[in-house]
Amino acid sequence: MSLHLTGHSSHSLPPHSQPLIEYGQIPSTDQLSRRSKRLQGQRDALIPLPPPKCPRLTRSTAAKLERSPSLLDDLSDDNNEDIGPHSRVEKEEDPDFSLVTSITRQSKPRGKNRRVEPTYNTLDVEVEPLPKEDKKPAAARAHSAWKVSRANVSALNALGLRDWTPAIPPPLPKRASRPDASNAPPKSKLKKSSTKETELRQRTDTTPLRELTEIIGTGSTVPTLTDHLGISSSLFTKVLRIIAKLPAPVQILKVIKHPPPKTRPPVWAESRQELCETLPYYRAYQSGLYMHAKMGYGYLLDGFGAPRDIWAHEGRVIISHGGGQSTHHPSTARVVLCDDQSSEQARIDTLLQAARNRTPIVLLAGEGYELLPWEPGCTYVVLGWYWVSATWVEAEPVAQGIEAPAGRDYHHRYKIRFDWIDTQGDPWWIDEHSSTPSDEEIVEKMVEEASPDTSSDHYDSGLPLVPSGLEDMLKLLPVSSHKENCNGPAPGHLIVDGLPTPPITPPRAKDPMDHASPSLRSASSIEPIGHDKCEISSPTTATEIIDALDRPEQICPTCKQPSLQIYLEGWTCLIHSCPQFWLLSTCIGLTPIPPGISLTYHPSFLRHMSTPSSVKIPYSILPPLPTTLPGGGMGDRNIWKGFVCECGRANCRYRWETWECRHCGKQFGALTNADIVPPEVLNSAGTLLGNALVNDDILQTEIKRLSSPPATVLTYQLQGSVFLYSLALLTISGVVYHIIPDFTAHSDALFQAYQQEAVSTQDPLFQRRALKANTGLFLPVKGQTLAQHFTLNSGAEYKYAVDTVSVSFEDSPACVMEALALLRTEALRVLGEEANFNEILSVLYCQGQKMNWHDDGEEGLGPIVASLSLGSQATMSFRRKTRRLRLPDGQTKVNAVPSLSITLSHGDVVIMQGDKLQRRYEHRVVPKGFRIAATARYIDNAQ
Ligand SMILES: O=C(O)CCC(=O)C(=O)O
Ligand SMILES: [Fe+2]
Repeated sequence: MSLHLTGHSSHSLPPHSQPLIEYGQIPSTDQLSRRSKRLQGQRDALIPLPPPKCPRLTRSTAAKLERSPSLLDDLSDDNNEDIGPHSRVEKEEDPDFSLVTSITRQSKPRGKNRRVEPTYNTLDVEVEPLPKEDKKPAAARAHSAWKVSRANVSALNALGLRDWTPAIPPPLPKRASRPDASNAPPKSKLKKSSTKETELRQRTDTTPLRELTEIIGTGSTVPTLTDHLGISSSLFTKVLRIIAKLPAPVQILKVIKHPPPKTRPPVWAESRQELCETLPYYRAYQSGLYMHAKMGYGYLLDGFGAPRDIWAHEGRVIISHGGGQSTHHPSTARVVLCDDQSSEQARIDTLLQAARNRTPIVLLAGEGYELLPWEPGCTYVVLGWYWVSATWVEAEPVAQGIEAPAGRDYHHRYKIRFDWIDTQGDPWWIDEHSSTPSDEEIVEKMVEEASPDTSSDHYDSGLPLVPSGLEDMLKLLPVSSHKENCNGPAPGHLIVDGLPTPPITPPRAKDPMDHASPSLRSASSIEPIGHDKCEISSPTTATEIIDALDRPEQICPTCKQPSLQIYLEGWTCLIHSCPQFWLLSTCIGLTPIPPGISLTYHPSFLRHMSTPSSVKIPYSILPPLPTTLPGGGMGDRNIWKGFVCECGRANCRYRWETWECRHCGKQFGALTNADIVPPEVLNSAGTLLGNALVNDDILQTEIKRLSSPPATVLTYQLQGSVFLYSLALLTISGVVYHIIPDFTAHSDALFQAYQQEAVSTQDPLFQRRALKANTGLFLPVKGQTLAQHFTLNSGAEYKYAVDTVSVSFEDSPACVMEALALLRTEALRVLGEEANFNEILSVLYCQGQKMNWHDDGEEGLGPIVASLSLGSQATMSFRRKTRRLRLPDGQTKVNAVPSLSITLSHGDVVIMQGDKLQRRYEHRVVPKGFRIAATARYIDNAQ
């Protein structure tokens, strides 16, 4: 046998763990024998732990393990959860749309088999070269060997076992390559495996002892090294696993999806936008966690699983993971951890606080959530209220190509455990008459997508300082909304300021009795919430976990901190600052956790914990119906964005005049004549000539008076520059005319006529249109995404970023044609020429809506664009597209201030003249309240 020892790491290894033979080097016989001797001497030196408290892996335990293998290995599917309406709407700065720049997700074709080989910065030990027929390059073969975690090796050394190196089993006689001992079925077979299958495939692994005998006895050459779903596993790994009585590596498991539950979800949605626009507790377009000011409101389970995520006890216990610190893997584009997660990070901190304070949190599941045992039948469902019952830290191996933290080959990954809040009764998906799968039924092996290294990318979405409308909405939420089965609080429960109830009972840490309880302290390493050093400051949650779990905790002999036994395979110190962190206590002592060994949760740990009395559901997961809200007039409804129908469908409000369900067609709270808003209600203080603010880009300003009808016209020339070498020549890009009428009677009538028309017609008039490109600044979001404002396009087709349906002039309401006539008249009298407008876009803004930076310069656009303002005032701003300006002296400066900012009042008209204006400048309109604008253009559709 030849011994091929390799070490690869971007970091230099400590002297005691320096490989004798460099990575990729073919070892000489001398080197091999020196190495063998050294290893031989070290082999027995594994530290025996104080009597191992790990469960003895008896035949029956092993058999049990084999019957219920871990559900926890990662499967993930990148999903598309980000938003950013483009062009005129894409850049909108609605806080709900705020985008985080550190996006780490990327859409990818679904259904593609991907295999992620976990790779570690490790000291590799390869026992023997692969059989000849293995076509893998040498480097790949070396990586296929079991990689002993270098950090773990160092940790072992630090623990007193100097110069520990993995024990190498005695040389084995060669034999022909044999099929792998694992029973990974052929891919093709697995691919075809029926999703109806409810049985777990049994592994063919025999009992550990028999397996060991088999391996050693047969003297196999190193068997296939990627025998477990891409998880490397060398002979040495196998031997260690067997002597340490660790279970056989398990297959990556996949949930067998059952049909949707018979009970319909209380709230469900087809797009991320529907969730975010209807649910006060989930407004995160990009993050899995919706949070604000360290309060977590909603947590979405979707793609991007992490190792040991689990859905257990029919969903009453869900273990997920902290998000953040993730990136796309440079070569596989999968999302992997790129840094440690820590309690200082906002998302982690928020979840830790939720655990500490026992604030309930709503869990939602997306169709990409692999562990969901049933088909949701839609894109998202709301599961219900949970409380964070435990958090702890695991070690997640550093993915290949990702920089490892100094001295370690793993990152810290937070695990978060959620328990169902019992006061909701049974979860809605559990129906005694339905075939809700049992925990054991819900898995099947899946080899297509091994991804032990994936991580989540839960990002908050740059939340608004005060989640817009959240508090108002929550205050308004009836305790029990329109459906009793909505998992809301029972009638009579209080809504505490619209926020998850703070704990009522004081933290038990203040209770002197707690200090006397050893089990209290012992609970701390189920993360005592943000305590790197594991002090116990708020042990309430942890204590109860200990009580409830009935699992012995152990005091780590190294850091003297307690950690619960979470995994069936053995106890491990969960204090990530401890050298003994994540080393498994087995019957042969401390053992690094070999890749491919999928730890299993201890059943006792996994038991559903009854809800502490202090955990109260603060409000219904069903928001109120529009009809139950106090009327806010036409423009400022509390829920202009969306509502949840009686059928549970979360709907974006796509019509202005009524809340119409896209699923069942039911309408709610249709507006009537009584809702029509007269302009005087909205008109605020007059302006002084439009309160204009200008910068150097405005070359010239003029004020003119017009008669019949009397009006003031302000003219702004916007600069353009042409550079000839370093010589800047000033030009004019275009002119903006702001026409302020003395009287607004005509506009008053128009404003009311628009509303009148909208409430009286059966056909939807003002609608929110779908964005053509459903892409965010970074990534697309799931489902259709609607622009924010409501529009109505008349005349020529206007092919801008949203899907507009154009109504001919003949079929357009009279108010639209009157607005067009007014704009034609104003253009003629200000410019002295006919503006050949053939299109008019009426835009309705509810309170809080706006049109962000954009230009109107689409193909075939004529040089004149005129718009009429009706209703609330708005600020219209212009800024250069090239914001970095080159100065005549060759320097550059950023043009941060808008070139021109004017206040548009009811009845004002703005005319933009000059096609270069659209090319060089962009504009934005921010209304102060309910407003309608009608903008006329000429569009040559032949172009
Ligand atoms: O709301 C406005 O006044 C102008 C809207 C606008 O810029 C547009 O429709 O392109
Ligand atoms: Fe515009």
